[in-house]
Amino acid sequence: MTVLGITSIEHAYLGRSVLKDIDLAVSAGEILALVGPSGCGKSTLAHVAAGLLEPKSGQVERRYKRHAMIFQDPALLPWATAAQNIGFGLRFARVSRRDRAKRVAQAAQQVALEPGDLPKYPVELSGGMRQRVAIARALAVQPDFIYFDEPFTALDVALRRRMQDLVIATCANAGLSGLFITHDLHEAARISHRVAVLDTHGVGILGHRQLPGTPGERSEAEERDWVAAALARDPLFRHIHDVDERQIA
Ligand SMILES: Nc1ncnc2c1ncn2[C@@H]1O[C@H](COP(=O)(O)OP(=O)(O)OP(=O)(O)O)[C@@H](O)[C@H]1O
Repeated sequence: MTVLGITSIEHAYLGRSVLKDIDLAVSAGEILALVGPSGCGKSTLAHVAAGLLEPKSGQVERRYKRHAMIFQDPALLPWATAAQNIGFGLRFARVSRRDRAKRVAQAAQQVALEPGDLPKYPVELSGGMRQRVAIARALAVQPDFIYFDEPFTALDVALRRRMQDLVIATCANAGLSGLFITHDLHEAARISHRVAVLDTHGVGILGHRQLPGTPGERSEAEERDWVAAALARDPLFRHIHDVDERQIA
């Protein structure tokens, strides 16, 4: 069953075409990674899919109940504590004070934030903790679909892996679906069921490849071999550069 269906999407900024002829579908329980070189329109596509941007033409069909978004920048309210940031969306959803406290505590636990961190303000938290608060804020609304837009790019290697594992486990346990934007094929191979490639100039999805097995159950060697083969032999990934963070570190 398709939970996100994108058909013939076209978008332009100030008359300059950014996306054209985009068709994409995400199935229930599937994490679809969208890769493509910098500036090809990945974020724009995620914004259109999530309804933050109105496309010039085309249709977006959302069959999920509730979505959440996790961006590279945690974008926390500086004047609110970690707990208040996590519960922010719940106030608008008119969740009672008591349920809010329960859901904040539960989401904080899911991302391994200590109870002692919850009264702290963003300025008192490390970069990784801030990103964990942002993930907890997304989980607190109990979404069945999550948009990820390069959420871990700014984190160091070890933390990035922990956050990836957290996302894999959370999505698998709750049967969530998602669209995961990344320019890193290694990250895509780790986190997703299927990888789609956006054209360098945003003109169509060039194709997609199903990954073997399930995220979280592949070994590091399997992921590495899949990426190496894709980059060496699969013309679909011709324009994708090898940005394995382990090589940079
Ligand atoms: N608000 C905006 N106004 C005008 N142009 C924009 C705007 N946002 C993005 N663009 C342009 O649209 C193109 C696609 O940008 P987008 O951020 O979607 O690409 P991306 O693939 O996500 O890039 P990256 O991987 O570097 O984040 C780029 O040329 C960018 O400069």
